[in-house]
This record gives sequence, C-alpha cells and structure tokens, in this order.
Amino acid sequence: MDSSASLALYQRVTRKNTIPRAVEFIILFLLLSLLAYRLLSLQDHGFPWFLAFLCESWFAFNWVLTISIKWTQADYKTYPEHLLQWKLELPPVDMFVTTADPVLEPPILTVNTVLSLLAVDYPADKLACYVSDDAGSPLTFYSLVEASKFAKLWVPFCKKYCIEVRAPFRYFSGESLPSKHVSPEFQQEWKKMKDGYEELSRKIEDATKRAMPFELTGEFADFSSIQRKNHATIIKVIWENKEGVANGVPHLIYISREKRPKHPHHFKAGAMNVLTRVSGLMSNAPFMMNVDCDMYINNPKIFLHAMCLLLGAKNKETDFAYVQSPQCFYDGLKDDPFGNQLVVLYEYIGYGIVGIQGPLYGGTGCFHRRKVIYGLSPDEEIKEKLSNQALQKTFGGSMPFTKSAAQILSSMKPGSPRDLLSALEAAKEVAGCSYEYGTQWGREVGWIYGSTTEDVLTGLTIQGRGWKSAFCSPNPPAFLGCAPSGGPAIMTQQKRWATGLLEILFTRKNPLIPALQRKLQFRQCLAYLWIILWALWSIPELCYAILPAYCILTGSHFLPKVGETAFFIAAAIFIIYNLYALSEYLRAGLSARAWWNNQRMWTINTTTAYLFGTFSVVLKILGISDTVFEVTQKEQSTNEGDDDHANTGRLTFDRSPIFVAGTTILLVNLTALAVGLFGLGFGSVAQGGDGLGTGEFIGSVWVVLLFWAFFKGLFGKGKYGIPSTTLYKSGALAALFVHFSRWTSMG
Ligand SMILES: O=c1ccn([C@@H]2O[C@H](COP(=O)(O)OP(=O)(O)O[C@H]3O[C@H](CO)[C@@H](O)[C@H](O)[C@H]3O)[C@@H](O)[C@H]2O)c(=O)[nH]1
Ligand SMILES: [Mn+2]
Repeated sequence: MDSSASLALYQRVTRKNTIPRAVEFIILFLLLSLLAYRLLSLQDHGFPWFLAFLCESWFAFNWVLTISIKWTQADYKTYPEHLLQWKLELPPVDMFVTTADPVLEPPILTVNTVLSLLAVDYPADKLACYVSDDAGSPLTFYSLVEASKFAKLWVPFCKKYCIEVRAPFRYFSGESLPSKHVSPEFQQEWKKMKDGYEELSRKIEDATKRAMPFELTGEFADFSSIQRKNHATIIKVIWENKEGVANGVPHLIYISREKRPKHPHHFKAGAMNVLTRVSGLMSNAPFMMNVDCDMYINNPKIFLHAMCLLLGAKNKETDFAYVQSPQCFYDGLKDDPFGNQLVVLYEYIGYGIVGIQGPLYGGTGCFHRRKVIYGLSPDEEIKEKLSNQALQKTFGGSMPFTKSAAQILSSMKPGSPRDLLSALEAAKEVAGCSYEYGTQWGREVGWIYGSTTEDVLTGLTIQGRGWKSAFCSPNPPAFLGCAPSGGPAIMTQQKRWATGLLEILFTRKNPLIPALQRKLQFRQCLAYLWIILWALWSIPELCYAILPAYCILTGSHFLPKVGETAFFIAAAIFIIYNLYALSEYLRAGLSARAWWNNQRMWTINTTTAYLFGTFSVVLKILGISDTVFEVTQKEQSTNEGDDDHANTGRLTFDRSPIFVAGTTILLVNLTALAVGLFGLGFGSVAQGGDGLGTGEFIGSVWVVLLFWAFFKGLFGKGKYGIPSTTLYKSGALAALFVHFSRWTSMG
C-alpha cells in the first residue's frame, strides 16, 4: 500500500464563495436594521406592525442559520481508477430496496431498480440484493421472479458492452439501436435484450390487469389468503449465486415482514431494520446500500466511487460513517414547475452541510457501514461488552443474529459463506413483528423510529455520536428517481417531510443534546435545526401572505410608508434578496423561470402543506392522532399518459383540505386588491384611514402572483380545477376574514 500513498482515493475540495458571503451579510444587516426600526417605533403602530416584527425575527433567525450552513461549502472528488493500485479486496455490500404499494409504486419500476442494482460494476459474488415488500404483494414477487430470469441475460450484456444506463426501461426508452456499436454481434444481442425486456414488461402488465394474476400455489402458496396488514413473514430466495461467480448475477431475496394489526410496524424504518437483520443472517456484508424502489442506478461505477470514500481514509478518525449521493430525478420537467427537483437546495445548502460534518442521510442512494448502524461510535475501536447477554439486550433474542452482529462489531472475518436457504428459519424469526420488543432496534440501533422522515433522524443519531459522513456526486448522477408531478402527490410528500422533520424536535434525538455533549458540531446542529424547523415556516409565511390584505382592508400598515427612510430598507431587502436568490439559480445553470417556480412553490408549500404538517405534529403531541407515512405516487414517465402537452407542469388539485388553505389566501388577497383599487377600503382616506399603502399593495399583488397556479385553478376543469366544495369552504373562510378585519378596524 506504500507505493499507493500518492494515489489518493478521494480528495476534499472547498468551493469559493466570497461574494455570496458578502451579499448574505448585507441582507442580514438590512434585516437587523429593519427589526431595530420596528422595535423603536413599536408604540406608534398597531398590531400588524408587531406581527410583522415577529415574522421578520423568524426570517432573520433563519437567515443566520442559512449563512452558517453555506459558509464553508465542500465536495469530494473520487478516483475509482486508483482502487486497482491499492490492491484492496473489494468488500461485500448488501443492497436494499423498499417498496410498499404495488399500485402507487408499479412493480415494473421496482424491477428496473433491481435490475440496475444486479448489473452494477462490482464483483457479483460480493453483492446480495434484498427487496422489502410492505404490501406483501404476489404481483411484486412474481415480477421479481420474472426479472431474475431476464437478469441472466441483462447483467452479462451490460457488463460486456459497458452499458451506461442499466435500468432497461430507461435504456430502451431512447432512440432505436445506438449507432456507436455497430458490430453485428452487438446488434443481435441488443435486439435480443430489447425483446426480452418487452416480454418481461408485457408479462408484468398482464399480471397487473388480472384480478388474481395466477394460481396461488407452489411458490405462491404463501400469498394465498393474506391480508396486507395481517400476515406472516414471507421470505423467498429468488436467486442464489451458489458458485459465487464474480461475473454472474448477485443473490436476490424477497422479504415481506410479518404484519399484525396491533403491532406498530414503523413504516419504512421498520422495513429497513428487517432488511438489516435478515441480510445479517444471510450475507452479513460490512457495508449496506439502500434505495427507494423508484431510484435506479444511473452510474454503474457508483459502488467504486463510494468505496473510494469508505476505504480511502488515512486513519480511523477520518472514517466516514456513511456516503450519501444526492437525490436526482429523471424526466424532470423544464424549469422545474413544481419546485421539487431540489437542484439549488443541494447546490448551496447541501454542499454547505457537506463542508461541516457531512451530508444528512437522505433515505436513498446511501452506503452505510453496518457496524455504525449497529451503534458503534467513532472512538470505539470495537464494541466493549460483547457478552451474549448484552448482545441480546441490544439486538434481540436470535442467537444466529447476535453471532452475526458480534462478527461485525468485532471486525472478525465472517465465516465462510453458507447457503442462503439454511438461514431461512432464523431469518423468519427476526422478521417477526414482535422481535424488536425490549431491544434497542429503532432506539439506538438500526433505523430510528419516531419520525416520518426516518432518514434524517437516523443520520442525526449517527452524527450525534460524532461520526462524519461524505458526499458522493459523480458524473453522470449516481441514482435517478421519480419526483411527484401532481398537486396532491406533491402536497402529500411535502406535508410528510414537514411533519417528520418537526417530529425530530420532540424526540430524544433532538440535535441540541449531542451538540451540548460536543459530539455533534455546533454548526451541524444549526443545520439540523434549520431543516427540522421547516414546518414552522407555515406560520410566519401565512401571516406575511395575509398581512397585506388585512392592511388594505383596514387602512392600516405593516410596512414602512413611502416617505419613511425605513421604506428603503424594506424595499432593499425585497430587491436584493430576490436578486441574490435568482443569482443562485443562474450560477447553478438554471433559468430565471426555474427560480420563479421554486419561489412560488415554496410559498405554496409552506402556507399549505407545512401548515398541515404543523397541525399533525401538534395532534401527535396532544396524543390525539399519530403521524403516518403516506407513500408518494410514482409514475413511470411524466410525459406519458393521457395528458395534453399544453398542461404539463400545471398544478392539479383534489378535495384535500390542504388546497382550502391556498385558495383562501388567494381569495382574501383578490378581495383586498379589489377593495383597495376601487376605494372601498373600510379604513380608506374618507373614513379617516391612511389610504392604500404602496408596500401593502405591492405585497398583495406579489402574493397573488405567487398563487397564480391557484388563480388558474379557479377556472380550470377536471383535475386542473379547484373542486367546488373547496371553493365554497375557502369562500366562507375568506368572507369570515373580511368581516373580522372590518370588525377590528371599527373597534
Ligand atoms: O410503510 C412504508 C412506507 C414507505 N416505504 C418505502 O419508503 C420509500 C420512500 O417512500 P416515498 O413515498 O417514495 O417517499 P419520498 O418522500 O419520495 O421519499 C423520501 O423521503 C423519505 C423520508 O420522508 C425517505 O425515506 C426516502 O428515502 C426519500 O427518498 C419507498 O421505497 C417506499 O416503498 C416502505 O417501505 N414502507
Ligand atoms: Mn420517492
């Protein structure tokens, strides 16, 4: 290894950001000036002024967090070509895929993800792929069985011709035969693959259409008469790479854990813990990587890139606990009309966090060290107490499993691989729904329970023990997934994120605790705070969206008037902040339109989905209802289906109360503008008020522009229109608000 000293496996690079830092400070200075001015003139103004002060205090607090997060942006460069020189033996990796609903998550997507994993550039005898199916669906199982047959053609084909994209639905979606390889041999094989894949998708589609796709006998007998939320464990070894062939097809195992109505299953976190234990019994690889069912591997070299970071540390202190790749999406609509492609979020906030203690765990596209998941801290060389009793207290009563865990924690070389089937009985035991009772699973070990964003909570638990993490963003992007594209699906996802993140504040894993113990770096703690407080943006954003209208209706003011010097401060913040935000998009190579789309979707999400997210956390704290993980709808391709092209990117609606909030905000502001423009203001000059304020007027117009998607929804048809019941409810709420304003202005 000595000769390789010069050939680093990775390099940390810092990004230069002097000018943005300066602009950020100017904005902070202006914000603080405005706050000071408000405070000094509090007596001369009414309640709106004070409310604005509170909202702006929130904005300023978050701005400080933002500056801290973006301060030292960094990235990692990886050199997989140096791995060979290091003459290391590549370690085994267990690969996990989770799926939970064959309708919301079509099995053909899962199949493609699995095929891309099986075909990755890594010795096949070092890999095992485990699929967790929380729906216990025979259709998913059937699809995987069929896929494993196709994999025997697909995997060698990909490796032989160095195919770039190894998810067949993407590979074959392009034009016809690629012209690069013209060898007749390739042409012939390509044709064979295409036919093979078409047959596979046809079989799956046929099975989907039939009510009972096939006789539930033989292999399928376990699925007969099962209920989704009430069934025994099903584990099937679909394919075993018995001879351990390095260029064969990796193991493929199907798991549907036991579910019983009275036992909490902890959604995805619960599924991940079952995957961890079952794989521990079967292959027990020291590394585990996981993806959502829609996140296929887009860069077949990603395992090698990740290994550079996981194996390349100079000493144990600089070891990374996990290596995270960014979430990127396929078929992204032009200019990001739904503001959910997350590009700019990763570009500045993301790389900022990378530069502190390392990226947060994002739930998918991540490589974990198994021993870290088992609770090891960076300063522990090996776990001290390896007594059987201690192990069982932590990991549960399965002897074979505690043995496997002891191997991992003591870095013992695992014994020679057994055949997978011999582990089946023990595997069923650890997949049972009461196995975790009285253990540390979900508390200190594995994926942590108590939040619908189990990913951030789990990453926080790991970093809270002092671990660093690394970011791996090779080109082309390592993983591509499917971003939700309709209004209801987006709102469901945003609400769940806001809920889950806020929940973390109220768990035992609150980031302040490890920060006080100096395990979590102070600025990393600020980064966690910034993200877990997202839901609370709903309140100041809502106030700020309503205040202009309220002031117009009542002839009062929440912004400085044109004559006041402070007017320039407010105007400067508005202009400089927006230009700064715009420049972030332009520097990231995105368009001004993308900036605007993200801007308006942020306002829509915060005032609607995040508001409901905040409610659900309040309800949970009050013990009224628990939070649930609602799975997002995934589509194979966004430009398929019955949609006409004119409507791509247009927001869709349903009867969800989430849309009532947005519609009400729009109606209130439209009313205010009408009242203000036609001089009907209850506090207009004639009635002794101050007249229509410029700031308030601009504010109200800005809100209407931000909610333009809702404005179009007022006149849209079908799913593009706001349902009439939603309209009635919002109309009533808006009328109530107008009356309330009038009442307060008369008082
Ligand atoms: O009870 C459940 C619910 C969900 N899932 C799986 O969890 C994954 C993520 O679900 P999805 O509906 O796609 O949620 P997203 O909001 O798109 O997921 C993002 O956010 C989640 C946390 O909120 C993370 O877990 C994900 O990795 C991250 O991609 C999918 O593979 C699901 O099959 C389960 O296995 N069991
Ligand atoms: Mn998803």
